[in-house]
Amino acid sequence: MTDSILELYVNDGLSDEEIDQQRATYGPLTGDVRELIQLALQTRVDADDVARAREHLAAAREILERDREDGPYGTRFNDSGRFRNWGNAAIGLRNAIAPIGGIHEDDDGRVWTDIHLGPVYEGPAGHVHGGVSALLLDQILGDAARISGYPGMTGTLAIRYRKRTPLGALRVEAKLDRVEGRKAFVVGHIADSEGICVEAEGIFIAPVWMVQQRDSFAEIPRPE
Ligand SMILES: CCCCCCCC(=O)SCCNC(=O)CCNC(=O)[C@H](O)C(C)(C)COP(=O)(O)OP(=O)(O)OC[C@H]1O[C@@H](n2cnc3c(N)ncnc32)[C@H](O)[C@@H]1OP(=O)(O)O
Repeated sequence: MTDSILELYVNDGLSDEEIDQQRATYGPLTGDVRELIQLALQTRVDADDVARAREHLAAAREILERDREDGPYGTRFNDSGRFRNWGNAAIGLRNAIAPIGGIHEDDDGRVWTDIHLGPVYEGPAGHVHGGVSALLLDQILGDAARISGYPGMTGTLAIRYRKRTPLGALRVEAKLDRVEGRKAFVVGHIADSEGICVEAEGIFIAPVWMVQQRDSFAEIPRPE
């Protein structure tokens, strides 16, 4: 198990320029697919137009499949220490279902993101799916642990849904509360314009292999 996850941490030897080039090439593709996901839900065009659109999509798929990888993206890095987890389900640059565009960190260790959740994240009518809230909190609480110097895997994520979370503009934020051995305790929440909708406490545990990896870096790597 330990070995299998480490196999997905790969130095792919790309230069910084090549990484920037990939970002410029594939980032907009992800944006297009994200819009398509929403359009698939919202379009009202008739069956003929849907059939025509699907022909175009089939043509696009045929081009994109000419050269593709198998399996997960994993975590890739290069010699200058740039880390990419572009497949990450919450924040990955190349993942069209990832709702988070980027995170901010304050000097006091608070981590936050402002996001806009569209209708594809719906659970209860007009409101955010509870599992999507958990996805957001897992990511932002985990980032708060990492940015504070204690990266770890989620051991426990306790969530309290205080009130329904509307689709639309939301802020997700988190902060390290305390550390006990390999365990980092992090608290956070999701808020709409009227206040907190969801609260969470997470325990992020650094497995032994991660502590050993961490010791080989001057600072905690920041994925991009
Ligand atoms: C940097 C890349 C990470 C990105 C993460 C992004 C966020 C994620 O989605 S992670 C995915 C979801 N999480 C997982 O898949 C984790 C799966 N679980 C595991 O890998 C392991 O069980 C793991 C790492 C959590 C703990 O394993 P291990 O290091 O062997 O723990 P172990 O030695 O038994 O216990 C260490 C301490 O943690 C406590 N502990 C163990 N498991 C848990 C848990 N699930 N919850 C709370 N505490 C726990 C133990 O009681 C012990 O406490 P103490 O030191 O006080 O006695």
